[in-house]
Amino acid sequence: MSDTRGLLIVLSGPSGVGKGTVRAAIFKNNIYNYVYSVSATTRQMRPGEVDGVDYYFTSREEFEQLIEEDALLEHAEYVGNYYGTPIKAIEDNLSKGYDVFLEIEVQGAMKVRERMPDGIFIFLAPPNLNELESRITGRGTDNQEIIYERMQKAREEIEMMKHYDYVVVNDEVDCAVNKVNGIIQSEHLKVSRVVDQIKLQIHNYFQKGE
Ligand SMILES: Nc1nc2c(ncn2[C@@H]2O[C@H](COP(=O)(O)OP(=O)(O)O)[C@@H](O)[C@H]2O)c(=O)[nH]1
Ligand SMILES: Nc1ncnc2c1ncn2[C@@H]1O[C@H](COP(=O)(O)OP(=O)(O)O)[C@@H](O)[C@H]1O
Repeated sequence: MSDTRGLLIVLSGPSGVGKGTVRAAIFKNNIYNYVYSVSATTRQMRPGEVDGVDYYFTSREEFEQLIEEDALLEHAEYVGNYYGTPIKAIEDNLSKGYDVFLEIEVQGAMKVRERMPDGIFIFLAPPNLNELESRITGRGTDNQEIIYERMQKAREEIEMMKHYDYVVVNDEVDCAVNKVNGIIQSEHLKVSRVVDQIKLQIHNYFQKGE
């Protein structure tokens, strides 16, 4: 039955647009019980991060082993580190009926789209490029050269928006969260997702009476 399988939701967009912030706000309340897909990465753990919660922190060798074993739905190299989405947890949770939420960058999202075209692809866009630049600068993690590189990359990433199903402008975090939740809940109401279950209910009802 189509509606008992969960939905795969992919949130992506340029660096600094607020993906992590919006995702954290969604998971703070998590009123719809989404399951977060924890990625593997070779980057250094930051203070406050927890292995297995924020990421699975691995060595390059361990990551390459995951690639070899075909354990990743997709992987990408981003600012000198590997990032990848473990496939098993996704399959297990979708088949249990949970909506699985991925927060990944644009290259990875496009690879997921090829392998799982039924997913819902949401592009988080900045209100404008000056605001994107000030968010990257405000984070205080990058020097001028890297900021310039990220802005160049953002230009290419925004070009990729046409391959997504929805665009949400991250002007206010709460507003963006409501829009993302609204998209997911509307997707659940699509006739194509519930039609099989309704047919089965009708079938069972009339069979009882026979
Ligand atoms: N392709 C891909 N990108 C990922 C994955 N996990 C996280 N990312 C993205 O990698 C980028 C860098 O993430 P991170 O190092 O946590 O830094 P920050 O989000 O820029 O603070 C972000 O755009 C994430 O959305 C993954 O499994 N696959
Ligand atoms: N709606 C928003 N309005 C203002 N600042 C925001 C908003 N969303 C995120 N930010 C800020 O922008 C910066 C980048 O956000 P972050 O979530 O790290 O982006 P990403 O995960 O896309 O790289 C952070 O300093 C964050 O606090």
